[in-house]
Amino acid sequence: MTPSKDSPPPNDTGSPGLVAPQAQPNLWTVQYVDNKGRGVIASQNIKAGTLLISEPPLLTTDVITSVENTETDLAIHLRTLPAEKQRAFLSLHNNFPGQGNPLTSIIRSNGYPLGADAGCGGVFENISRINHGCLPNAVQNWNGLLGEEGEETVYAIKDIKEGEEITTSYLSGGTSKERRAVLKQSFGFDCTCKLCDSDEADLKASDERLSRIQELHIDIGDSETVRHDPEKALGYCKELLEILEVEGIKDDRVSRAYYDAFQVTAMHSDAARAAWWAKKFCEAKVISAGKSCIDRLDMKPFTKRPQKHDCFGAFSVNWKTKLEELPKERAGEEFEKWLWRE
Ligand SMILES: C[S@@+](CC[C@H](N)C(=O)[O-])C[C@H]1O[C@@H](n2cnc3c(N)ncnc32)[C@H](O)[C@@H]1O
Repeated sequence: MTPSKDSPPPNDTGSPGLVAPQAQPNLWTVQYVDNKGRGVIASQNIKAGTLLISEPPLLTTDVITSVENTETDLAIHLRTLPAEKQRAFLSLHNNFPGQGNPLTSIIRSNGYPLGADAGCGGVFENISRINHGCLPNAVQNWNGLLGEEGEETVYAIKDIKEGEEITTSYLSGGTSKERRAVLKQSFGFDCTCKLCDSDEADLKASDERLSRIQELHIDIGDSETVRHDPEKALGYCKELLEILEVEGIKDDRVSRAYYDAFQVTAMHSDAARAAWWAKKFCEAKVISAGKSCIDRLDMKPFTKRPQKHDCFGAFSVNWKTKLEELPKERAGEEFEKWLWRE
């Protein structure tokens, strides 16, 4: 189940044409994991930003013509696949055994949406073996630009030690109680990840941080605050990034916070800081989704010309700066003060 030894070297250039990137061989294996069935385990130390898997779906829900025909449509399409792909599909985990319609149950147990707003899902030979972690060390993303018809990528977002389980999050966040409820209701399992299994005091502290993260997302999304009190909105972004760091969150909640800071500064015509946040956004996306990630390609021009973004100057020119005002020394307390307009 590891990537083939014959795989060509990594080709994650982000160049147009977008040959699907290839993961290095022997980064991981599929093994049995306590209480979770099979899972994906690192076979060596892995650095954050490493591509772990890029693969097309085995089967997508596009083949389903109606709810009543789901099982039949899946069966018809499955028979068109090469024998080893059929075997791979049929060997995937079924979380609803004995509840009828086995192919549908496999899709329900292993399917991921093909993009954030996609109406269609897919199951994957290897990615569908990755278990959920509430504090994941990897992120998966659908990239419609890769390969023939798009591929799902998985990148390490933290340094991962040999023997450690590779996990992604099946959720967008929330407190332990909220996560437990969604995982049970939508995915049918009780989470046994490290965070959920941590002791009561640690879990309580984590829940407090996660509640605050949710509040901050709402506060930052309030356009009246961004319009009339941008200092406050920028302060929320700073607090959000600090809490994400303390909680050890490295997933797309971080790039989302960078994007928020980009918007707050751009809307008040602060080109120097907006360009900085656009750059941070792109760097975070390279780590979680590679150079050819669509969000990163879309945002890249604004690292040099934030003025071209639709939202630039939408609220005021009160913070007007030029790109050259970005301090030469880009670290330390002085820089932080400049960055947060303190
Ligand atoms: C997409 S599959 C993951 C691979 C699966 N473990 C296997 O054996 O092929 C999802 C299923 O794995 C199990 N699982 C995933 N993450 C888990 C977790 N954090 N705690 C407990 N079970 C988990 C659940 O049974 C879930 O329905």
